[in-house]
Amino acid sequence: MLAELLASFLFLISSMIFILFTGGNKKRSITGGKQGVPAANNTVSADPGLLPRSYPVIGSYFAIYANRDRRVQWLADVIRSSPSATFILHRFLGQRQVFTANPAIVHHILKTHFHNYPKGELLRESLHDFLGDGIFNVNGDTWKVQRQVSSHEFNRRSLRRFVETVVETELSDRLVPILAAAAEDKATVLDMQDILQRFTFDNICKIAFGYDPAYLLPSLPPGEFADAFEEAVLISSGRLNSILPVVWKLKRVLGVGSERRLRLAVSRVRDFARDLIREKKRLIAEQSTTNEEAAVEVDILSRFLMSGDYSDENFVIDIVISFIHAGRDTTSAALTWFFWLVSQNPDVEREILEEVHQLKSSGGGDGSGTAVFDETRDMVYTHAALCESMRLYPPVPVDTKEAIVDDFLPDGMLVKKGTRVVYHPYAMGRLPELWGSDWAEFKPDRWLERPGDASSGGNGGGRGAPGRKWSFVGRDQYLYPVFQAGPRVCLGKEMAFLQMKRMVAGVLGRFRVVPALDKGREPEYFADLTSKMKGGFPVRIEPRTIDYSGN
Ligand code: HEM
Repeated sequence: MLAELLASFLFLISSMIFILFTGGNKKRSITGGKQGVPAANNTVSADPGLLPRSYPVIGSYFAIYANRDRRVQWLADVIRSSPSATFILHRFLGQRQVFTANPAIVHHILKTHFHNYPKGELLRESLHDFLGDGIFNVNGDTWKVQRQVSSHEFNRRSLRRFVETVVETELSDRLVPILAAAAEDKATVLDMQDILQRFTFDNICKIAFGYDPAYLLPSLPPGEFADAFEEAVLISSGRLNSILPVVWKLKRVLGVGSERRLRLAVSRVRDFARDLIREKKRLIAEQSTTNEEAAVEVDILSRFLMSGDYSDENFVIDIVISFIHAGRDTTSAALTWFFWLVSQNPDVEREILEEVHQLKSSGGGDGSGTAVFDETRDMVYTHAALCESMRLYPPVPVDTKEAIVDDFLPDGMLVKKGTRVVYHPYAMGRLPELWGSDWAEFKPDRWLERPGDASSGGNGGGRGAPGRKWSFVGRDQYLYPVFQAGPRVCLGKEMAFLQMKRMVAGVLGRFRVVPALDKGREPEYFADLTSKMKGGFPVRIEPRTIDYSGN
């Protein structure tokens, strides 16, 4: 803490001296886009009112500091004011960082020039103590092999098992009883964000480890593993977003403050994972001698252990931790904002209920048979509503790559080796040029068409069951990179949709989720590595007079 204060103080004094003697540059020029978002020409002047002022040595430190509590929203505002939806943020000591919401540039970095834009050193270093060499934090062959082995966990059979057993059990045995109890007492206020995080944490641990942490229980207990995990994510993301990385590096060397807490949290998470891995190895060995198939459920951990190539226990721990990280806060973030938006849009809620009701009438959605999987996939309207909600509140609001060699972006902007290029799904979902002047409205219809609509041409994002009135129209994934896109597109996308749709049917079919906020107040957005509601999402649960859930 003392070190942090001292460093900040020295830094501030030196900045003032520089500004006094040199003056800030008043206007910044950026390059306009050739395709995609707005501008058609090169080099245009952006709105100087919104572009952060930059000074020698300290760059835009003051603007970054002033907006530190609304970093994501601020960057989105600046991007929106830039003619090519792309601007350069000047950092300390002449470092430049490119921010973009231009689909052509996103396509360039995620697809056509993928090899020049891996995860950069800053990201890797900030997350390495926690994620090690797991899939989320590596490039090249180490990444490719992990992706290949784990992709089997996302085949049709595994997905079916996931929805019909893991999600279904968590829903009916844990979530529904908690909500039902809250619905009986009007005074009960639940933090829906916390509930959803517990729900997805249990789910992802079962998929990754084959282990049930039982984090979603009526008493909402502290979970040793979950809490340590949360602390490690928070402090690691604090590193990543730190204005002066030297501060956390110094604290790490000294082993003080947040860095000390991070070390403790990471060692708790790893010890826990190590015990589970040893237990799993024992089960696999037992299974191979007794030939008992049922002894080991196939989860991601078992796949790696059974492939026989992973003798390094620490590496296996890295792999599993990365998966939990990938699947944990993303789905809960999506659902938290979804329930908020639905509560504000009764027409959308009505359509969802109708869809859930149709499932029930067509014989599915009974929560027990194999129909659940197919019926869940057929929830086209709910699928659209989830896409629309993630357009406005993408669970991963920004994503950073780093150029290996000098490169030109499609709009002609030169990117020097080592420059961080950040694409910004949060800003992209709010660009009128991409979504129209009604971009601020929550309208699932933009993802749908009715059979016979003139502009027919849905690209198969949903299957549109017989008798349903909607079919899904997907968007270009570089215009809507909420799950990233290209070779590193999210592996869990389909799993996430199945989980979310099943949970939406199970919850909204039975209950109304009513925000318990003062009149006129809206939840406050903030982001660590994922989008969150500051202070949680207080709700009251009301029973529905008609049970639409089908159970
Ligand atoms: C709404 C839910 C989800 C969203 C919005 C989402 C989004 C993303 C994004 C943006 C990335 C790229 C991150 C980066 O490289 O910096 C990613 C990667 C990944 N996601 Fe998801 N994700 C979701 C759910 C899941 C789930 C449930 C899993 C299951 C385990 C999962 C597994 C992964 C994995 C393994 C990667 C790394 C892929 C790679 O690097 O090759 N995700 N996801």
